[in-house]
Amino acid sequence: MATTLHFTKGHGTGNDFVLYSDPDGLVELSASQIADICDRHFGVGADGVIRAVRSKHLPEGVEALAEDDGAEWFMDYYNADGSQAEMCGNGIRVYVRYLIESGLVDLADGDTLAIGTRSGVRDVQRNLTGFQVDLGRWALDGGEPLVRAKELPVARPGLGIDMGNPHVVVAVADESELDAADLTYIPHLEPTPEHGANVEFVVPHDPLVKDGVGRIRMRVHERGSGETLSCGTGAAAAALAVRYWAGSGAPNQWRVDVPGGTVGVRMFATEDGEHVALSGPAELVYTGTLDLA
Ligand SMILES: N[C@@H](CCC[C@H](N)C(=O)O)C(=O)O
Repeated sequence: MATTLHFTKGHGTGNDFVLYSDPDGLVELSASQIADICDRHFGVGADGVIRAVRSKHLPEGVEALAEDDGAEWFMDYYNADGSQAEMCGNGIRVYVRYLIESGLVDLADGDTLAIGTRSGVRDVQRNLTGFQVDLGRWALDGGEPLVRAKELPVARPGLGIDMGNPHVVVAVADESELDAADLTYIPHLEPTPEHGANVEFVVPHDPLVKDGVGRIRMRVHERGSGETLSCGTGAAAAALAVRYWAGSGAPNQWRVDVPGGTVGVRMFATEDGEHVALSGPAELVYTGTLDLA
């Protein structure tokens, strides 16, 4: 195995990633190497690591998640603690930007690229301001755990939403409560979801809907990474939860403000049920070389 690793640092609304290219599937990092790379004091610092690997070089089973829909490239995603995650809404936009800038794919404005992920194939479309990803079908996961977070006065009921990866969305009383939550600590969920969850704390803007667009503010504690400046699948889950709580007449177009910027969420009908799309920027900020030894 190579002892040096060329990497690119990128982010989507401040949710940041170390990306590296491994087209033939030869350079798998261990969980502890990933945790070291993501360490913000002793490593590069990131919320996650993304390996760019051709789907045909994945192990059997994982390969099946990409092959059916002909996704040449697979987003092999790891959280900052080295754990695997099924999907990353900000990461997949940054990943496509990386594939383009590295000359691995050619994608014109308006064109769509299929990307394999552990939760199946996702279509990413390039547009003038960034990328839009069809996150596919979503589902209420049936859970409504009580959520406690440090510095929040009371436990509040959350809403479990499956975006391919697990989320629990909780509405807090107001902006000051949202600001007060100490998300350096893992929120306590009761009952505890079997595979953990990303937890989104939301408040509506006033008014909630302006010019037909729903508007919310969100902070997130990500499973395996801690508090991040943004979470794409989390923003989609938050918009879905607030639309659910708002009842009939709530819009299908949402603006979600996160500490690192703003992303857009849109729900739309398809033949196989309702899908949710996420749009936002994707930036590459620097490249470097790591000594793995
Ligand atoms: N930041 C991501 C989600 C990354 C994975 C998540 N921490 C998990 O474990 O499910 C996003 O933008 O969606």
